[in-house]
Amino acid sequence: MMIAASGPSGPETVLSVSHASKRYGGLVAVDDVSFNLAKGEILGLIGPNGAGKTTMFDLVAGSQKPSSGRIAVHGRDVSGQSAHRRIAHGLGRTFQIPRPFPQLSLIDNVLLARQNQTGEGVIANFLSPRRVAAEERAAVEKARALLDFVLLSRLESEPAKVLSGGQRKLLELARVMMADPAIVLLDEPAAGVNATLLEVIIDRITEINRRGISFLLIEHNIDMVSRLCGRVLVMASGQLLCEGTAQQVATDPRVIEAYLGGAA
Ligand SMILES: Nc1ncnc2c1ncn2[C@@H]1O[C@H](COP(=O)(O)OP(=O)(O)OP(=O)(O)O)[C@@H](O)[C@H]1O
Repeated sequence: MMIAASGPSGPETVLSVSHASKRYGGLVAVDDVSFNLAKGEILGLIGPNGAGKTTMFDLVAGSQKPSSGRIAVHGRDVSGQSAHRRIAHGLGRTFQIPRPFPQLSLIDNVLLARQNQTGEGVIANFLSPRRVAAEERAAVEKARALLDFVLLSRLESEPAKVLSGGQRKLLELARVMMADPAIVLLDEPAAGVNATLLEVIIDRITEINRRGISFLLIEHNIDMVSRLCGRVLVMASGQLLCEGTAQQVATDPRVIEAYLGGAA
């Protein structure tokens, strides 16, 4: 079922959030938020600390259930689905603080992020070992290509614990791409990243987006937001305060007031 919400709508809408709210006891972390994400768009989500951005991600990804409201992916209501099922429907997510398996190699970390491999089931393994072996080879090849894409291939066999903060963000990007998402939720990809790796991350996101993948981007680095996002949503105190280009919202008095503590 298609759900009406603000922002661009129609057949090109890949994600639709409609009147989503999340209450924790007396606190309303997300308060009646509606927006659409269009195919191929990189939509920014900014706001002061505690505005409700990460909670909004939790509702979209399915790691938290909304108190009310609906989330639709490609027009299909996914509100009742688990986070795992939403990944299978093309919804990927990265975290503010990536937590790769520290002892596992980079390639194994990426391989663990794949979806629906036949070899998961013992019976499938018994029935078609050749198919499982071929899938395994294809998965390793794909994981290698993704590590190459994020410029980490020379560290393929190293344990993830050797990576810097910025490299962990790049590994996280490779991991999320392993599941072939149509939509990626990026939670502060610039946080704790040095200037050089930040350029790499911006470039890689741009390249993935060029392939038609849509992004919802939480980021405090306004320079990154203005370079990547055509449209930016601003949240404050759980509500959607306004939307516009990065430049429009950065100079909006309501946004300035929210960041100064007036509305937050
Ligand atoms: N599990 C929870 N239980 C209770 N309160 C929560 C929970 N998760 C978030 N909150 C509260 O909800 C509000 C919104 O938090 P949230 O982390 O979504 O904000 P944010 O905009 O992502 O902030 P930041 O930019 O600092 O990451 C805050 O007041 C936070 O303390």
